[in-house]
Amino acid sequence: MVSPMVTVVSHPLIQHKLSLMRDTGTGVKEFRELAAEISMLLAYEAMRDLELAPQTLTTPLETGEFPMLTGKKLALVAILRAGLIMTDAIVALVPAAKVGHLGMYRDPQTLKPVAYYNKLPADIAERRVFLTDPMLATGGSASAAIDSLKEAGAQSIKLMCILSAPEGIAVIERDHPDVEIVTAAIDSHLNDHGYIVPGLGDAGDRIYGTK
Ligand SMILES: O=P(O)(O)OC[C@H]1O[C@H](OP(=O)(O)OP(=O)(O)O)[C@H](O)[C@@H]1O
Ligand SMILES: O=c1cc[nH]c(=O)[nH]1
Ligand SMILES: [Mg+2]
Repeated sequence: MVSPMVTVVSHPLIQHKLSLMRDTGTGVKEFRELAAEISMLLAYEAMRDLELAPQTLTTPLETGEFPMLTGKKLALVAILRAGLIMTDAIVALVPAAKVGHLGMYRDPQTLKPVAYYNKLPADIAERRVFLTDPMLATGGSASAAIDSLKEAGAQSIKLMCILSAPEGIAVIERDHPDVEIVTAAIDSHLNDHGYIVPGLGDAGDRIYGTK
């Protein structure tokens, strides 16, 4: 059973687009577009609990109270490289959000994350953080990224991934039980090289055409 901290967004539009992303026949341009579209649809679900408050506005017909976003401001944080495609898409929905970057690559031998860059909004402690990475495989990269966010003071963190492995979800639940995960699908398992099966391959390479 999927834990209550994990939301799988099984909307048909997302599932269709994800299947296209998996296909080896999908080229760089379409892969990027699909990743961006799925990211926006995932954000719709991940941001379902944003607070609203009534605000007095005047339409061309009358003055009234209408719901507007309120409460904590937002931060979108990308795990580089691949997470960038997600924050770039989501920021169109929430243009006032600040954007942070955590550079991290997974060592192909050890499968451990190597951090190489950290630039976060100075007021991240006061913001709701949406951390993005298309792939949650062993969970090492996301767990280390959440460590960095917490060290910087972040208190409210949701992890948004396009595709997750059960192994990665278990690591986040163990290391960061307070962090909700929003994902489009949970695949079967990891192979011996730490790749998600059936998966979609190396997300960064497919987004940036580096292989
Ligand atoms: O859950 P994990 O086992 O840590 O693996 C997932 C990580 O691997 C990929 O990044 P990669 O290391 O390929 O870097 P890139 O985005 O620069 O391609 C992916 O975007 C995640 O960050
Ligand atoms: O399947 C995987 C695992 C890690 N990183 C990826 O991009 N894909
Ligand atoms: Mg990669």
